[in-house]
Amino acid sequence: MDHFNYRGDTLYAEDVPVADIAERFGTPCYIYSRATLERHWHAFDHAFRGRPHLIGFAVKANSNLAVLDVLARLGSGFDIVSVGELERVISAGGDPGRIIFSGVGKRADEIRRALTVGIRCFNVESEPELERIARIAAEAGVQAPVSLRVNPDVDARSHPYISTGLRENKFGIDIHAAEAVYRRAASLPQIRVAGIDCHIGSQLTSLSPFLDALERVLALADRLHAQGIDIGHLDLGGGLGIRYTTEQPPEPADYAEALEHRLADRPYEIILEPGRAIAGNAGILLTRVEYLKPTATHHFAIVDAAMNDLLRPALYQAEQEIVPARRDSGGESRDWDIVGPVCETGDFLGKRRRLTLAEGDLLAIRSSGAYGFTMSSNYNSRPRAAEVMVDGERMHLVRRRETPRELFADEMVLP
Ligand SMILES: Cc1ncc(COP(=O)(O)O)c(C=O)c1O
Ligand SMILES: N[C@@H](CCCC[NH3+])C(=O)O
Repeated sequence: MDHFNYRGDTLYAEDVPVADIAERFGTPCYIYSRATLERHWHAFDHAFRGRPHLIGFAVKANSNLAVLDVLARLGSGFDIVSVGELERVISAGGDPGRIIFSGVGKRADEIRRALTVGIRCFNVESEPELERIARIAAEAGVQAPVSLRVNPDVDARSHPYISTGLRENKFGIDIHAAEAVYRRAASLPQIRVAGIDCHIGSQLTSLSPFLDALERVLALADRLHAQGIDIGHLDLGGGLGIRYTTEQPPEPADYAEALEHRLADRPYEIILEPGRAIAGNAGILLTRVEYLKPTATHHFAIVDAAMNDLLRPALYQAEQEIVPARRDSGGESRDWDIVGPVCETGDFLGKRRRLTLAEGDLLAIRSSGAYGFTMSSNYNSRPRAAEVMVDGERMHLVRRRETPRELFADEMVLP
């Protein structure tokens, strides 16, 4: 469910026609819906109301300050993977005590800064990282709260699309090696063992892989308990999928119910790190048709957004719905390839989409609120798009479009 719907033939973002946003702020332009963000966050929070929990939005999905601020005001936690994301969360008013620090390559300066602001927990992905955190905590005279991110090696044959929770992936600590690392962690005075973490992949549309992973994590918790190591929380990562086209992912309530069934009366606090499920369908990318270009084999609609604005189609052959801002534009109805101006054959946003198009039409690429702007670049010296947040009848510019000259303002030539 989102707040980008047609009234008659006109596409609205909440109560604002998207064409008004294009008129005011230009294209390409990301548009986010505050109401959708809030609804999705509340769906998670409400689903786990029966036990202590922390919903930690994965900042990599959408790190715009206005988005983080909206979530911070709800009391959200945040899952970060760099000091850059840490500074954003703090700047947006997020509570450092609700920040979880994930990622395989934490630098010493990043660890130091996280200890200084007092984050909730480090998700440790290797033994050398544990030793580094202990050393830096000792220098700072503090104790570092940690979970080990375990790699549960969820069976690839039954769930072939999962790519982070397999033994051959770079992520996490092999679940069979984790016990020894936990014993080491428990022996270090600068380390406080807080929980167990796992994250098995993204855009999961069925619950069974999550439940397989939970089963293995619970078995580990039991083995640790037998050795006198008791943990307070289970962090089950992010990964719940969304509907891009025809997928039918479980709702947060279904997810919570299935987890609760397995957890029964175990008292663990549950931490989750959803990114896509909160932000994905809370955003669209608005773009304008520059040219219609029929060739011998294809009908190309060349639009002003490109792979540098939205990388997912080029990188993953991801399919996202593309819809017109007005359904009655009176152009040509054909199967169009929606492509951008970047000099790469892989620069497409959608292929063979049945649309009625004329030059100058506005198109919305749906489900662009997660891994959209955050994965954008300046390739071809293209300024990154503006970002707008809609709140009821109001539209707010939350990041202005870059200017071509500021892209090279920090560059220097030889003396
Ligand atoms: C450690 C970690 N946590 C959370 C997420 C967020 O995932 P998603 O956006 O699929 O919920 C990711 C990305 O897959 C991740 O790597
Ligand atoms: N960026 C990816 C997901 C990666 C998740 C990050 N761990 C996407 O757009 O689908």
